[in-house]
Parts: sequence; C-alpha cells; structure tokens
Amino acid sequence: MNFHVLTLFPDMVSGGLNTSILGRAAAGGHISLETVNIRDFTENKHKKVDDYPYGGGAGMLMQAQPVYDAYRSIEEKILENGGKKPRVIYVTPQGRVFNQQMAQELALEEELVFLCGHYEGIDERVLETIVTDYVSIGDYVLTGGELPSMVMIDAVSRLVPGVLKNEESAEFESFHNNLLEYPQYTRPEVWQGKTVPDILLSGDHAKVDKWRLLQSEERTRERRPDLYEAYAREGKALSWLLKKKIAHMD
Ligand SMILES: CN1CCN(C(=O)c2nonc2N)CC1
Repeated sequence: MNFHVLTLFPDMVSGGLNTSILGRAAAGGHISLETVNIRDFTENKHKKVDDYPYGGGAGMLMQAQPVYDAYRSIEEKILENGGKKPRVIYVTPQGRVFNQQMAQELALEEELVFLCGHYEGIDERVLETIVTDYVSIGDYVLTGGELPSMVMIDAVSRLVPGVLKNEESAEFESFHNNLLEYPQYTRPEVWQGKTVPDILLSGDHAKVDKWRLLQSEERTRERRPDLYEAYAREGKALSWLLKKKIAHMD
C-alpha cells in the first residue's frame, strides 16, 4: 500500500506518521508514504495558493491549478509504473463519515491519494475533476485536512497484511463485527485490591473466548447501542443458551 498526501504542510504529515507501527511498517516495505507539497506547483513568484471566494464570504479558498498539477505529478508516476488511476480521498466535513468498514475497504487498494485542504476549502472545479471519495472523520470542524488524513492512514495501515506483528489483533480490535473490544488485564494480578477475572486465569481458551464475546456484547450494548443494534440485526448476538452456559461457569 502506497500512501500519497497532497498537503501544504508535508513535515506535519511525515513527522506525525513515523510512529512505532507505521514507521516500522514503512521500514518493512509493507507501506510507503509520500508527501507532495502543493505549494511547489504554484505558478506565481510569491507561491500563493489561495484567493478570495467569488460571491464573497469569509476566508480564502485554495486555487485549482496548484492542486491539480500536484495531483497529476502523483498520477503520472503511478500510471508510468503500470498502476491504475488511484482513488483520491478529500477529507472534509461534507463527506461520508469514516469507520472501520471503510478502513477495511480502503486497505484493499494498492495506491491511495489524500488531498488536504486548508483555509475555507478548495475550488470546487478541481474537486470535481480529481476527487473520488469525500470522507469526514466526524461532525466537527478542524483547521486543515492533515490530521484527518493521518487518522485515516493510521487506521487503514493497521489492516494492511504484515503491518501488525500479530495480525490477529486487528481481527479482534474494537468494531470488528460491530462489537467493541472486551476489557483487557495484565500484571500485576492484584492492583489496589482489584483482581483479574478468574476466567482469564483459567487457561481454558474456549471459555476465555466465550467470556470475551459476552463482555464485548455487554460493553457494546451499554456504550454504543447503535453498533449493538447492527450487530444484533446480523443475528450474531449470543443465544440465550450460550449465556446460560457461561453463567454456570462462574
Ligand atoms: C478544509 N478543511 C476544513 C476542516 N476539515 C475538517 O473539519 C474535516 N476533515 O475531515 N473530517 C473533518 N471534520 C478538513 C478540511
């Protein structure tokens, strides 16, 4: 998976993503990250990238030409290397809200381009020309597109084969099957008088797995009834019989 980020602040993106998992994954060749500075594609001596919006209004807009030419520099390289035209994700509050399912879908791509806007946004004409996906990371307004892009790159990278040491953990993290992750414990066995649930010390992996599934269901029902409804609708809710059997385990 090759990530390409179109940005006015390349250092912010590359610095923020060279964390343990992503830094190691890039070193291992599982993913690559390229930042392209949109300002390098301006055609005016002051390297100005923004201008006033037609029709008035507060703030400035990023102009189309530098964004388009910066994108084309990426697309040309991908096509020259035999790749297909990449998906271009414009992060914006006007997009589809990002979730784990979308991350799983995007992790199947070979190339992903992220377009980071600033100011009040980008001229609609270049968005219409190059953007394939409009994505929001939540219903709030940020300063620029770099943080949302980094959030998405982190979430997608974790799902690329070889990036996580123990691939299984991606399988059982929160939101898999619409369930939140179960509570986790580690040493010491007693902390401030609080103990670890006995079942986790039993060594019976089948029982531990069933207990964890039940815990995930209860946690999801309490904290995210919206997710639980989707989970239950898919008919994956534990049967009353299984609950009864687990109850007898204690
Ligand atoms: C131009 N710029 C405006 C602010 N912005 C966001 O608030 C945002 N992006 O993705 N989810 C979000 N929420 C990014 C783009």
